Amino acid sequence: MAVALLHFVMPVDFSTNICSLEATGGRTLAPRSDCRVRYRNRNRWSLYSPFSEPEKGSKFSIYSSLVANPVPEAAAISSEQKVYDVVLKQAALVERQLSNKSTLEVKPVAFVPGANFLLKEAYDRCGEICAEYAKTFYLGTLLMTPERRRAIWAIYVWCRRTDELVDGPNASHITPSALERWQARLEDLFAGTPYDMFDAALSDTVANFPVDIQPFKDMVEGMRMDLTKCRYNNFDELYLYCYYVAGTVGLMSVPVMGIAPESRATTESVYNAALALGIANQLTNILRDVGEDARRGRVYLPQDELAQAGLSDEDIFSGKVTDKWRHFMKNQIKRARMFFQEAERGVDELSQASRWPVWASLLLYGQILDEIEANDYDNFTKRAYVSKSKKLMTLPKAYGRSLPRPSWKKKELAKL
Ligand SMILES: CC(C)=CCC/C(C)=C/CC/C(C)=C/CC/C(C)=C/[C@@H]1[C@@H](COP(=O)(O)OP(=O)(O)O)[C@]1(C)CC/C=C(\C)CC/C=C(\C)CCC=C(C)C
Ligand SMILES: [Mn+2]
Repeated sequence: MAVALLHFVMPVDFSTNICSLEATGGRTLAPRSDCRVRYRNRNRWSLYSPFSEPEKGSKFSIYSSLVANPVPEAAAISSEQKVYDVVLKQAALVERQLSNKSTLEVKPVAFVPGANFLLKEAYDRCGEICAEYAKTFYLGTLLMTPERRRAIWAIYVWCRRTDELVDGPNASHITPSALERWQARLEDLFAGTPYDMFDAALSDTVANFPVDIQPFKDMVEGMRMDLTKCRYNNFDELYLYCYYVAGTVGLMSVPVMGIAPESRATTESVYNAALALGIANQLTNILRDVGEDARRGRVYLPQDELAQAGLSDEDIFSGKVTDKWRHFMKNQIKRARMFFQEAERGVDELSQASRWPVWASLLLYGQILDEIEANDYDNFTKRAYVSKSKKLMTLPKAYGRSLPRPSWKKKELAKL
């Protein structure tokens, strides 16, 4: 996606709504909220948000994807901007907790006889489920500190259960009111009153790490979307869906995985990378499962891009690999890879012990795209997968990438 970047220095009145700013230099920003203002102070770029006020004398720049890619008038706020607001909120929460170090310490659990034992049982069970569904990832978590590892397992289990509601064996019985109940349970566990042992593990996790409820609610929203929507008019709509079901996972995980103390990257940039990894994974998942989804009457591909390529739903249902399809797929793969690249920039900023599972997940999921190419873009009848031997070869590579980088690389990143 092209992004227009406009630099300028200005006296900013922070009571002004940033959405209504107009840039100098003959170019006018759309007076909508899809513009980001970033400021440079003491050689660090930060994104302006209502949660982070810049010091006087900072230099500003505005950039907006809208200038280059206007979204239809009716959609006043692009999906990217909506999601970005969640990123800012989560990043601000983490920064607030970091500046008030004591709140990051594990809170003492009120003394209830046997409670600690039950909690340990709950976390252990989460670990078993994680090992059963996502073996490679589970192995990676074993490198983390025990507190982080079990917290990630608890998040994993909640995500897996949420996904199972609409993708699992009981999916046909799931109604919007069932999702309402699931969300009410989520709110209860965040308030410290969990319903079952898995909720109790997550309840403990969110009490001990700076995790915001919004990405969790948004994942439930993604499941709601899956109940009612089976076509996506354009990439903006698809982006929002990908955020709901997968980008959210990145935002939930980083507060637990932690940012390296030596990292000079901004908190927002790390959260953006995490979001990008979720989006990349979900786009890849969609491209892998085109045939499978079509058999369920679903097309998770932008309708306008299909039409531009001279394709329609009928071509997908008939499942023939034509040159038009190959050309279309090449572009879709290219976009998914752009999100992977964006994600890569953030992995090294995570705490050392969290990098390996993330690199492993990134490299393994990225290879699914290579396999789609190797199948000559036949994702109608073939399911692209990474063989065991390739997986095994990837793990040491991921480990190598997770080792500390020379300091010059860090300096380059700090400039971003
Ligand atoms: C290290 C790591 C991968 C941590 C994530 C742990 C975690 C909490 C995972 C939950 C995953 C989950 C069960 C999500 C529910 C929705 C869902 C199924 C999404 C799809 C995952 C792939 O699953 P699968 O191949 O099994 O698909 P099917 O169900 O078979 O269709 C998704 C495609 C998305 C998952 C998204 C991620 C793993 C995003 C991970 C991002 C981070 C951990 C942030 C990393 C940080 C930086 C700075 C890059
Ligand atoms: Mn799926």
